[in-house]
Amino acid sequence: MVRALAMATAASSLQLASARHVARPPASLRALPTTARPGASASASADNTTRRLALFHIGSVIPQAHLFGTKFHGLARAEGSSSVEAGTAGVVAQASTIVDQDCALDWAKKDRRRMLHVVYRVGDLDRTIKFYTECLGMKLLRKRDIPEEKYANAFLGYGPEDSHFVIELTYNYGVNKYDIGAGFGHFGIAVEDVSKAVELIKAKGGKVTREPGPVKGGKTVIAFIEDPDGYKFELIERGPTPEPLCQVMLRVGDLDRAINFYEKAFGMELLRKRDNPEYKYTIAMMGYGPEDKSAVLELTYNYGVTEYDKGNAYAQIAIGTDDVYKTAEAIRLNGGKITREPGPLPVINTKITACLDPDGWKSVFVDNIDFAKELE
Ligand SMILES: C[C@@H](O)C(=O)SC[C@H](NC(=O)CC[C@H](N)C(=O)O)C(=O)NCC(=O)O
Ligand SMILES: [Zn+2]
Repeated sequence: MVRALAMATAASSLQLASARHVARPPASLRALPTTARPGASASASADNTTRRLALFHIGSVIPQAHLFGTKFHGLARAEGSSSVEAGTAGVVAQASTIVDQDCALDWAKKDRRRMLHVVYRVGDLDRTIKFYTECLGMKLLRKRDIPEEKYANAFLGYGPEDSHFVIELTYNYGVNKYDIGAGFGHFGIAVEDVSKAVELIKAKGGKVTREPGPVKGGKTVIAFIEDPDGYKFELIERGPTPEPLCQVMLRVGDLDRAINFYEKAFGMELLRKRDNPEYKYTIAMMGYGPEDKSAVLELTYNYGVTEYDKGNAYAQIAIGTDDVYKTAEAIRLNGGKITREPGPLPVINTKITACLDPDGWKSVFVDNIDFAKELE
């Protein structure tokens, strides 16, 4: 059944699953209590043995302190709007310090997380936009140019960013070619009829690298195509889904290590694990929602392969969070390497933090409220 997406012209749209009605960001996201930032100034009445705590919103300081195992003695007095001074006898830890992994997992599970977009570099924005809109049925959602930083972005997908996982293309001024490397696998797009989708792509001059048919060792009908920069897209035959852009596949050198990291440091769920001994690989689907309704991170382990060249083309997945500071602490506590301390981006001012997983794959966590403001 063909459902032309409202945002794509009927002639060019793939037979994608129907897009759901898109809800606006939950109002609660806009009303979230803000948290003080570590080092936030508080009234200076404490003696030098007392360290001020930049704590959570006063309304929840004790539960939050408990949540993060912040240990302090003596009476904590509320001062100002969002910082608290411990009593002079107080021996306090930085409020943002999560003392143990259970607390970190609590936070990762409690946080409002969603896979927002996947970011990668292309040599020609307009060339890629043309291919994604005409051959893959995506809609151009927004563009932005950041001349101060000499880069431009284009966001494309199958629905608005406040409810869909989308693609963020990055064009760095003057750079028209990148090395995709061997570690990046593919993006997955769910379509209702893979053969018809492939016919459309071929008619538009797209490159098909694997004809439609059941996946080796399985039943799901797939095909592979390549975009103008050489990024692989797996077309996956699936019934109607609210999330046609459904996978980012990355290869890892130790699957259990990767699963453990994404569960503990990211709060993701292991949705499915499948070993394929005939073809000597194992895959694990990780995510924040069911595989047929939300975007997933597909981790692939090829027997005996422990390292991959990552090239310089693929950048990262971006995930929403209610607090980049607490998220960074939780990641650090679970063995992630923070490569960008939490804080606002230049010019855009959206608060982010960035990290590497055990294989060196980068992820960025984006403040939910700042992200919603970007979309206004
Ligand atoms: C579950 C679905 O989304 C897949 O991506 S499985 C597709 C399958 N994957 C692999 O073979 C992974 C191992 C491979 N050596 C690699 O590193 O990519 C696949 O690509 N099958 C090819 C086919 O023709 O069926
Ligand atoms: Zn896949």
